[in-house]
Amino acid sequence: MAAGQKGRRPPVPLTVLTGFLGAGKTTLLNALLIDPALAGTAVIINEFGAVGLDHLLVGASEDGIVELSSGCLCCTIRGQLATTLENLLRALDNRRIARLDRVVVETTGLADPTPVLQSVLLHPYLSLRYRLDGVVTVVDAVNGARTLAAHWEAARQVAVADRIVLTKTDLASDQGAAEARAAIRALNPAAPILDAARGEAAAPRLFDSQPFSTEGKIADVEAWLSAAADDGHHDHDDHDHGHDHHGHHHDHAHHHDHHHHHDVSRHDARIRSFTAIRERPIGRAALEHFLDRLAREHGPALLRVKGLVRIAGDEERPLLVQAAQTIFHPPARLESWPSDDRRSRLVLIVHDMSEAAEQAIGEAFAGLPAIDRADAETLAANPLAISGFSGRFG
Ligand SMILES: Nc1nc2c(ncn2[C@@H]2O[C@H](COP(=O)(O)OP(=O)(O)OP(=O)(O)O)[C@@H](O)[C@H]2O)c(=O)[nH]1
Repeated sequence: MAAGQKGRRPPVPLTVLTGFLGAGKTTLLNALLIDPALAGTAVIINEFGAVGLDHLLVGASEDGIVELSSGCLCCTIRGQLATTLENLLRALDNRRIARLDRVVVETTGLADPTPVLQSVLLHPYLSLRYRLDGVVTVVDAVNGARTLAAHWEAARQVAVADRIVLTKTDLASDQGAAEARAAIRALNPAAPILDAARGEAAAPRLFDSQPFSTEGKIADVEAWLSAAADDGHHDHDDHDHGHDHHGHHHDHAHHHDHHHHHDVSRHDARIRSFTAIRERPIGRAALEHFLDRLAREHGPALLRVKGLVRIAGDEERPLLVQAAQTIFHPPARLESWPSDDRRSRLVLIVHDMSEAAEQAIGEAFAGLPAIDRADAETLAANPLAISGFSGRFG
């Protein structure tokens, strides 16, 4: 490529898509990517959790999607984000990809968005070739008010937003939705709030906003960005931050006791992720019982449950199980397995759950009866099995 040609390319708009666990980021992204106006969009996904599922579930063509899965975007893999963004530019400049009209970076639900923004804004090269188009933050109308009060990451995501997408208004009470809006407004006085269920969150209203700035945002945003900038300067060793970036110290909570536990980086050590895996298929009613019991016994501790389950009698079409805090969404049947791995697996992100409880959940899931019948003995032997049927799948 001729010298100077790179410089003539206009900067690529980059949007950061954030929002707390289970708020509806992937759902929104899937809906947006159908829009032909977004052809030429590259999506970078960062996933938190033991088994990567998100990249399997985003419906776009595979080569447009880059997954960063080895840690949280806001801490341990900041460098990876910069490298990925550089690689995309290189691919464009070398014509390995025909176009790069836009980049969307989807953060994990637990990401502090400020370091992500700074890794682009302060980068000498990336800041020239990308234009930070804005932050789109998804807030779930059912859990929103409580989430924003309880989780500082969620509050920051809203405070820095240029656009806010309110999801699940179809499930929320009027009061719940009003409380979510009030909680959003307290953190972000100006960003438009778009109601996804009413079709307001379409591409033209989300993208090509004014370039990202702190104008009109609460004063804290500026302070967080400068703190994130300072962090960036000594961010070479991913596992040695040791700094305090939001008021209390987070050490890197490594859990060596269970191999399936995952480091949640510098986030609240009370938040942990683990995966329950099962080799054999599961009876649908047994799964039903399991989820019922899970919701009833551990409801408040479950920040996020996501999984693919192989159902006895219909093993080619996995069931996608989803829960976000208090909401257990109706499971969706996928037409085929998204990868060769056909084991049932549930990723759980939990808050303040004892290890004994985590263990019991994992064992119960692994041991659920494979055949759908009233097998009293198996159910009795299963610590999480219950009688009664909720009709959730109805
Ligand atoms: N009823 C309803 N369900 C929704 C809406 N938006 C998302 N959901 C459901 O909420 C669940 C979680 O949505 P996702 O899009 O996976 O959420 P996410 O923010 O990407 O979740 P993370 O895995 O934590 O990143 C899914 O079962 C969606 O179908 C909505 O507006 N209404």
